Amino acid sequence: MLAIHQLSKRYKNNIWAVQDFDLSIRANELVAIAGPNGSGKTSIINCLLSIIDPTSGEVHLDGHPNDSHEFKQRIAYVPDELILPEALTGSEYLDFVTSMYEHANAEKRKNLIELFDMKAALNEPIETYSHGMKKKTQLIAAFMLKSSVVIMDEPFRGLDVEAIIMTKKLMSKYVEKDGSILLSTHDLMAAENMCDRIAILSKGKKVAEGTVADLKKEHGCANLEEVFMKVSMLSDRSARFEKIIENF
Ligand SMILES: Nc1ncnc2c1ncn2[C@@H]1O[C@H](COP(=O)(O)OP(=O)(O)OP(=O)(O)O)[C@@H](O)[C@H]1O
Repeated sequence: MLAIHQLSKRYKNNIWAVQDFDLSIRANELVAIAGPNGSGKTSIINCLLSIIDPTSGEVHLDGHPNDSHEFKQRIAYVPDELILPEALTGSEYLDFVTSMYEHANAEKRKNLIELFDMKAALNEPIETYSHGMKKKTQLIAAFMLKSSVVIMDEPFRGLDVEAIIMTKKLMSKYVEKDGSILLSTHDLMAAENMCDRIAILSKGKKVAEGTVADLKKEHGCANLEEVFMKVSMLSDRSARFEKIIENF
């Protein structure tokens, strides 16, 4: 189980990006975090992966703290940003990722390359790739590992329709086979269709958590978008915007 306990992050400019954030994700669960721009999603992921230090709080995976070798070997990450070594070919990059992990799976790598139709492209330098091809390379790199958890930050951004469908199926299969996925996304329709639970953030604080069905019931909303607008306190702004658009 991935357990985030009382995580807080204050940056040097005194902004509290995250405050007292708790979340647990068990095996066979896909949990989404959603929130408006600047609500703290990336800060949570960066603390979780030890990319930045939290101000307080702890993250464990099956009891292993997030700065431990065991944690790092069992967690895979699909970042939103397409930061890749541009001079390497896709194949060389996958070799590099393989060399960093004890449990990369050659058979999975081969199948993922076929799934994302990247066989020919992988021989070319990454600098020649389109946005979607870079994203596919990141997805292959993450899912070829024998991990327990995959952290996915806006995984569908820039992918074509076929690749989105494949990625969603891949995610469902990974979770079915005892994996856990933490998905950060603005795509509430995908979150509503895919996730077992969702945590909604507003200004660094968790303002709602539950299954989509429970949240809709609790807040008297027809869909997740309505719940999101309500609990992230965007409803007032939304009413004002309706007026502006009406008079446009
Ligand atoms: N390096 C930094 N230094 C200072 N403040 C930061 C830094 N990074 C983020 N912040 C602030 O922390 C808050 C949370 O930002 P964060 O990037 O975690 O939000 P987010 O939910 O991922 O946003 P988005 O949906 O726009 O990607 C914001 O107020 C942001 O301005």
